[in-house]
Amino acid sequence: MALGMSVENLNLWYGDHQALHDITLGAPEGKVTALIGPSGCGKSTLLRCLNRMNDRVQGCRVEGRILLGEEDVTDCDVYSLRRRVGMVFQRPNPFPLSIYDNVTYGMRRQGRNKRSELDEVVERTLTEVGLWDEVRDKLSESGLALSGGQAQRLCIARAMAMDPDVILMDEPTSALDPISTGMVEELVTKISGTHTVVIVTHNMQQATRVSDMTAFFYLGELVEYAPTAQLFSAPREKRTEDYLTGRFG
Ligand SMILES: Nc1ncnc2c1ncn2[C@@H]1O[C@H](COP(=O)(O)OP(=O)(O)OP(=O)(O)O)[C@@H](O)[C@H]1O
Repeated sequence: MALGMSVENLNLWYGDHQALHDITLGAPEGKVTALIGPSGCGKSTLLRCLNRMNDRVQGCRVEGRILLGEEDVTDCDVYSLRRRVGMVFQRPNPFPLSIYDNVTYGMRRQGRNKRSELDEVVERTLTEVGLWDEVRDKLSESGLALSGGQAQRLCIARAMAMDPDVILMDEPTSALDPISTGMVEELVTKISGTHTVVIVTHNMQQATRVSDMTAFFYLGELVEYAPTAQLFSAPREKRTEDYLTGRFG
């Protein structure tokens, strides 16, 4: 079973601006946790903390604990952390390499070059993301030649090839058409169980379709965190209800 993630008393500043205020939240193992809230409330900032993508942001300061299982991510080597906590971005970003090399990129960087192992992972992960039949005859063609939806599934396969515990997704369908969106949503459901997923979404229906838990953020604060069905049907906080009913945001 994949490890879960959690943050404890997390505060984050960009220079003088505090973007996250005392966030405590767990993304349970093998479940999908959705982060929702109006633009600028800190969803992506929190997501980026989980695999230390904010390390590279100048002037960014983080306090509090960020845990993968029981291990503090600040104690991890950042490259091994990103192998265990993969990320899928809003815009599909295949590397300018063949489809095959996109999937095997991380493994090769680890020095895993055995052809039979690479072949097995390519077929297994592309099958898992529903791309194998579409691309099996053109694995040596560029990943850049794929459609947006195919490219996003390739990026998910690339993340899964490293056998991560956690996959972070930052609005992974906002640049996709409805059919591709449906495919990616099905994929999220499929990979949970064996992976822990944390997904940022602006789409409320998407959160209800794919997630087990939902966290609602407002102005850098975690307002409410609950099982998705409960948060959407009977929010405890007035601010959550106002947001869900479209009164702001
Ligand atoms: N690199 C950065 N440098 C300075 N401020 C930043 C940086 N990234 C984000 N911020 C600020 O931090 C706050 C939270 O931004 P963040 O992108 O996490 O919000 P979000 O909820 O993901 O928004 P959106 O839904 O629009 O993507 C905002 O006030 C934003 O302007």
